[in-house]
Amino acid sequence: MRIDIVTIFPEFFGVLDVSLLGKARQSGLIETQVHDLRDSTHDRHRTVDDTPYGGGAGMVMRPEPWGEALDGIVTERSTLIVPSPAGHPFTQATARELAARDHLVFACGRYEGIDQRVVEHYSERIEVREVSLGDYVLNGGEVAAMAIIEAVGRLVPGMVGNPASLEEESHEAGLLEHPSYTKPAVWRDHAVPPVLLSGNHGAIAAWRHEQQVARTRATRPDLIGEQ
Ligand SMILES: Nc1nc2cc(Br)ccc2s1
Repeated sequence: MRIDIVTIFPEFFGVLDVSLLGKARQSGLIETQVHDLRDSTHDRHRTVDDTPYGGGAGMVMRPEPWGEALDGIVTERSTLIVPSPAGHPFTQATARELAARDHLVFACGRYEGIDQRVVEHYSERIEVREVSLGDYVLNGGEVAAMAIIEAVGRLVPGMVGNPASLEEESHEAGLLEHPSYTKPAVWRDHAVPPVLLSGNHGAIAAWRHEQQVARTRATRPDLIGEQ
């Protein structure tokens, strides 16, 4: 997989060189490249925004720099991802879908967002996904893009040592994950649930599933069609 990121804050993605994605880059599983949107401007002030048509507060990101930057990056095999508070909810299912793609391109907006014609233009040529991480507004798409890159990157085959561990995680089977425990068996008078020490794998599996359902019902009833 290749990941390209376009942003006015390229230094924000320096952290990609460490953590899980650092390993991915070194192993060649995931190539990443960060691009400064201002390199696609040609005025003295390297202007990327302008006032909104129709009036209103804030500034909108100009389409020309985006067009020039993205034309140099996207191909017919690219998926353009635009983090936006108005986007479709990003879920584990979305992460799984994107983990199978060849080329992800992230357009990180700032200000009041990117001129909508950029999405319209590239939607005529490639798959474009406007995605939201939740019902809140950030100052830009960079934090959202980093979260999406991590959620997707860890699902790329070869990225995690034990793929089986992915299957028990929250949202993998539409349920939240069960609680986890490790040594010591008793900590500050809190004992590990006895079934986990029983060696009875059937009983352990049943208990874990019960915990998943109970947790999901209590915390995220929407995930199991309950309100
Ligand atoms: N939740 C989100 N807020 C924002 C704000 C801007 Br500005 C760009 C992208 C996103 S995604």
